[in-house]
Amino acid sequence: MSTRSKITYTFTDEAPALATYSLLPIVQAFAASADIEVETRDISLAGRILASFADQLGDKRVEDDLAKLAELTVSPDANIVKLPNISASVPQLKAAITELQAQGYNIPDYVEDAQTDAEKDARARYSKVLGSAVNPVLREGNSDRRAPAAVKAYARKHPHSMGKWSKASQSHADYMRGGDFFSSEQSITMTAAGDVRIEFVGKDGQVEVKKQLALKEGEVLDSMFMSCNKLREFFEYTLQDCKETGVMWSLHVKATMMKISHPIVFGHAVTVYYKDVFDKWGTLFDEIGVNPNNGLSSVYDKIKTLPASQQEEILHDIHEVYSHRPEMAMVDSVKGITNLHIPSDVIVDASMPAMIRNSGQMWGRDGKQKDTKAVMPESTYARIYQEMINFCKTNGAFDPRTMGSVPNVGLMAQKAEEYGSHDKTFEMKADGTMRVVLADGTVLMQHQVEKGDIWRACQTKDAPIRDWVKLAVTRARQSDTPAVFWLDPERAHDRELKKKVETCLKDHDLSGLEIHIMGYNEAIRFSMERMIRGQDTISVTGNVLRDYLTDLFPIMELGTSAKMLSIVPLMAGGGMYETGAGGSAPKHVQQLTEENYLRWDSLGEFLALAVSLEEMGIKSGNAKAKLLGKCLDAATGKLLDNNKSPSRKIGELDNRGSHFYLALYWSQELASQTEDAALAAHFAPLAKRLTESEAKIVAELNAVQGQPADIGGYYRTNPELTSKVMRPSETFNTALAAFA
Ligand SMILES: NC(=O)C1=CN([C@@H]2O[C@H](COP(=O)(O)OP(=O)(O)OC[C@H]3O[C@@H](n4cnc5c(N)ncnc54)[C@H](OP(=O)(O)O)[C@@H]3O)[C@@H](O)[C@H]2O)C=CC1
Ligand SMILES: O=C(O)CCC(=O)C(=O)O
Ligand SMILES: [Mg+2]
Repeated sequence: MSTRSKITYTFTDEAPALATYSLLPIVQAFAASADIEVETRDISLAGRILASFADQLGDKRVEDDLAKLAELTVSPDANIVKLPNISASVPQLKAAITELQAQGYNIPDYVEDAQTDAEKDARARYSKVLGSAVNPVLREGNSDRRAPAAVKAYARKHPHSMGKWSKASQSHADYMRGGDFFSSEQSITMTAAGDVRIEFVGKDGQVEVKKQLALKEGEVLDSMFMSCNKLREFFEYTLQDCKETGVMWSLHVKATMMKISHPIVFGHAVTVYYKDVFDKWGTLFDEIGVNPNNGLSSVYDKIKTLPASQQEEILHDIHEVYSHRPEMAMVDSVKGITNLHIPSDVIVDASMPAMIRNSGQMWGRDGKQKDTKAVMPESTYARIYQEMINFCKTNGAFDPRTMGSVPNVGLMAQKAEEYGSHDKTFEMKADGTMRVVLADGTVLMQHQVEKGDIWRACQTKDAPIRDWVKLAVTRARQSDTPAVFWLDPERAHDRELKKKVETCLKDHDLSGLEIHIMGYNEAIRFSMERMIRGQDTISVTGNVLRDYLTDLFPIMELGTSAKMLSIVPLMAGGGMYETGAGGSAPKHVQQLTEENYLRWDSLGEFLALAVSLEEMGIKSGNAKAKLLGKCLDAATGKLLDNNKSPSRKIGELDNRGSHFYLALYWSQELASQTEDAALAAHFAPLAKRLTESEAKIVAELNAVQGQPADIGGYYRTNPELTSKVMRPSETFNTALAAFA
């Protein structure tokens, strides 16, 4: 056998981290039989915060696991199983800091309005932890996301609920018709490597260099801006329109991933909706440090320092607003949490499909479902949601029993497109010109901007584009499925990409393949027309559409994107296997602590692990690893067939129970296979023991449900307590310990 190989399993946050406490011991025990070590790397929000202050933590210091993982992604040996992690908003960051401080970690506060050098230093370190700080670092490859055949077959046999669509629905997507990033986008392709400067030129002719970039040959560079005035006018128009038509108002942005631009957009929504409050109290709010970009929660938080009577007056004024503004969608109507409370509560990739699946409705203040205007200021991608809404109005809701699939090949490597724009995004402090200038002074692109406008540049490197085209052709060939490049002729960036795609495609054998290039509206209509006829269509898209479509279609097809297989062939030769395409499901944690029930479905982890093992087997010539992967796939199929996934209701099988069944079926598959007799003999006793103890183990697992569970924290739970909660069956634990 080859030398001991390593799978790196990420330790993240919330529900997936809890699930890890139960699943990882099983995986480690099984993998050891193929001489594979499964190591963990902590990329949780808490872990990343602590790593940022390692120099101040003394004996409590932790390693910078994200940095270690980043190094690994550019090594051909990388084999990483990546679970979803928190992309933190400021309120989440602050909550995590408070928790860690209470646990005795000597870390500083996050001071938004940093004054002293120490505060500025802390703020700079925290800014690296904020938002989507993990995925762009690890994604040194493009993505291939799809529903495996067994998962699709399961969804067809056990369809999830789908809300009916009425032709009379008033729900729709609304977006800016001018003044947004889409309408101002400019794009160039570098004909040779070169340095460029991003500059602001003031009305007085003063030039301020904002950023310098060293660009490679063939790199695509875009620039664009959103007008602050037009954005605010747009918000006001949407509110008036809702008021007149009686449709509920909701806002859908991605403040986590677009961590610089979207919180600003969110902040404008807050100050427009609550205009009367901010007009009256704005000066005081500035003094006490209210930041509307952090949502209305910032007002509630900061006014706590004010005298009670003043607090009451402000709260009264907030309530007054509701009497003349349209009804707003609620995140939690019972607790009174609105859509504008916290910028990370409503995240467009998951929130729009959830709304469309739910008859186009969201929940109002009274807890009832209502037709909704989904406000997505940036029109670039918002249009696809309107297309899907139109389609559902015409054809009715999608039918999971018969619908086809839309897998995705996404361009995301090396911080491609908007998702890598954070360090090139600027909120204008004055009127003037933003321009991109070559080292020799040639002006490549420029925009007239006004104070408050949001300007940004995006880079897309040539090598990732070529890799993406190759991945698309490979996927189309392997799945024997038509592939559509979603490139919009109205977008400057997409026109540059189209030229490259057309050239790259010539390098590949396309015989017998159906490959199209279409604008977004045309592409989604084409895919949906095929989908309702049971046909599959691969979407080949840029980074943002990758994110949006891999929630949108899976949520229609499978009920959740957690059931996706999500592979990132790393450009340096390694592999990263992301689990699902969904989030970290905070409400699952709450259910666990309240009633000791975890409904997180680890199917995404099972699928990712199987591919990770298989790839390891192929790359390192480890036949046992390959066999482990094959048997894991078979076990996952059996788990689906026998309906052993977690249910949602207490008293039934939860996440821990589904892990037991995975271990049972996986060991049975390994014991009964005939390719490797030694491996079969190795697993036979475990399979026997688990088979015989099934009823006892399930009873032990289910017996703990119904009581509160103490895991000693939220962002950094206590490992011993969490392990105890997540591994409550003595019989199962003993069987696994005896085997390992
Ligand atoms: N790759 C990554 O690292 C990603 C990280 N995120 C982060 O996750 C957090 C939450 O984001 P968001 O996706 O909007 O919200 P959620 O994580 O809450 O996901 C939305 C809903 O999807 C369902 N769901 C998702 N995964 C599972 C699963 N494995 N098992 C069962 N149900 C599941 C749940 O629905 P129900 O309760 O109705 O069953 C859940 O409430 C944010 O911090 C976000 O930044 C988000 C996307 C990807
Ligand atoms: O990194 C993030 O913030 C979210 C990523 C995401 O939603 C995705 O990859 O689908
Ligand atoms: Mg997503």
